[in-house]
Amino acid sequence: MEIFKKMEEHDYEQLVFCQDKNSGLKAIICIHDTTLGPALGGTRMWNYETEEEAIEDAIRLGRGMTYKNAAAGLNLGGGKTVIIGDPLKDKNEEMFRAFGRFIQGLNGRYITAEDVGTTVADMDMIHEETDFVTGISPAFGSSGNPSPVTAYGAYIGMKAAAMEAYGDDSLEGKTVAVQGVGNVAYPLCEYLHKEGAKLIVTDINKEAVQRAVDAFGATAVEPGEIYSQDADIFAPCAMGAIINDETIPQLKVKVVAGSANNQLKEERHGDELEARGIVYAPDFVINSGGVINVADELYGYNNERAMKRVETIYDSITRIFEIAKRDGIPSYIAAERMAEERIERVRNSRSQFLRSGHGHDILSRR
Ligand SMILES: NC(=O)C1=CN([C@@H]2O[C@H](COP(=O)(O)OP(=O)(O)OC[C@H]3O[C@@H](n4cnc5c(N)ncnc54)[C@H](O)[C@@H]3O)[C@@H](O)[C@H]2O)C=CC1
Ligand SMILES: CC(C)CC(=O)C(=O)O
Repeated sequence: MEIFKKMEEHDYEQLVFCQDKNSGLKAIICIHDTTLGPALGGTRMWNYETEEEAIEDAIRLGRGMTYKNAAAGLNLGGGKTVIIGDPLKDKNEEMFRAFGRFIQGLNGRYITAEDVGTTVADMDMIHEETDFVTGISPAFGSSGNPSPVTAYGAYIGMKAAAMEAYGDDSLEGKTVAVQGVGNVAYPLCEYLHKEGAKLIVTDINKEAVQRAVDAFGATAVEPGEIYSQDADIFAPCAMGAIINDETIPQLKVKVVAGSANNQLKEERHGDELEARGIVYAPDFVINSGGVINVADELYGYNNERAMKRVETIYDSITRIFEIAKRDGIPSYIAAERMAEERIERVRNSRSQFLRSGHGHDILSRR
């Protein structure tokens, strides 16, 4: 893999490879863009088959965070970490402490949080070594697990997408096919069930499926069957790249709205959804509840303030559909433009000299 060529492609600022033989830590921190502020994004632990796959995931997810944070109006850049390993077998305290020290070494350029495979307890261990971590235990005055808040944002965003598709944002009586019933999707199913939606669920973890069947009367299907269900809405809440050449022709839904990051395998798959008249709620907007919540910790966590901000996801999704219609473009492009324009405006305003007080500028030589 030609790493610098990869980095140039979407102008990534920094890739940091962290290795600690003692604990088995192998982590890749991707800092994509810090125009708006320090890069904030979670740490994913996953059993990647190859190092190339891990690098690809880190950079794709890191860039997604730049867009997510910009679109959410946060003063934060985008980044992400992947740790190579099995989250069920390979975790230990030394690993997260070693990782915390690497984050500390970046001196605030990168701030972490949870993602797939990591928990509040893991963040607490990182916190032993650095303050540049969010989503730590509420006992520290922090916001804790971001997943239920991500779920709430995804629920609100799904309602905005339903409004676009059906002219009514009620989900009562709608059938929602949910892929993956993990930390985000389970509370999402709770909201949907409460509103009277019918649920079809799948997961590679049979216990997770059973929990949803027992709690919400959901219908269980095999993982490969979820795309072709007779449903109104498809909610991808597992891994990325699931909107692709194989799955799109199977979809019977009118709406794709879920929490997974990087849902479109390639951008052209967003065009394909549009061509088929499927309303797509852009992933990095509909799933921004968690990052909005953890980012609030940087101001001294206030749950009420954070939840108010999460509720704006409805308006953001609605605005994206309006821009898409106005400009005749698919919703994923409208969302990207919204984020890129904000980054560009801030970048331009920074062209004016302001002494930072750090480093060696010409005025400190006197
Ligand atoms: N947790 C959060 O606050 C946020 C999560 N996200 C994204 O939402 C998605 C879900 O995140 P979490 O719920 O935290 O993760 P999780 O790991 O708790 O849940 C994911 C679930 O998907 C299942 N799964 C994996 N591959 C599957 C497949 N091929 N078919 C069916 N099920 C499969 C897993 O067994 C697991 O139960 C991820 O893409 C994550 O990056 C995005 C923003 C914030
Ligand atoms: C889990 C969030 C707190 C941050 C993140 O990495 C994301 O939104 O994907």
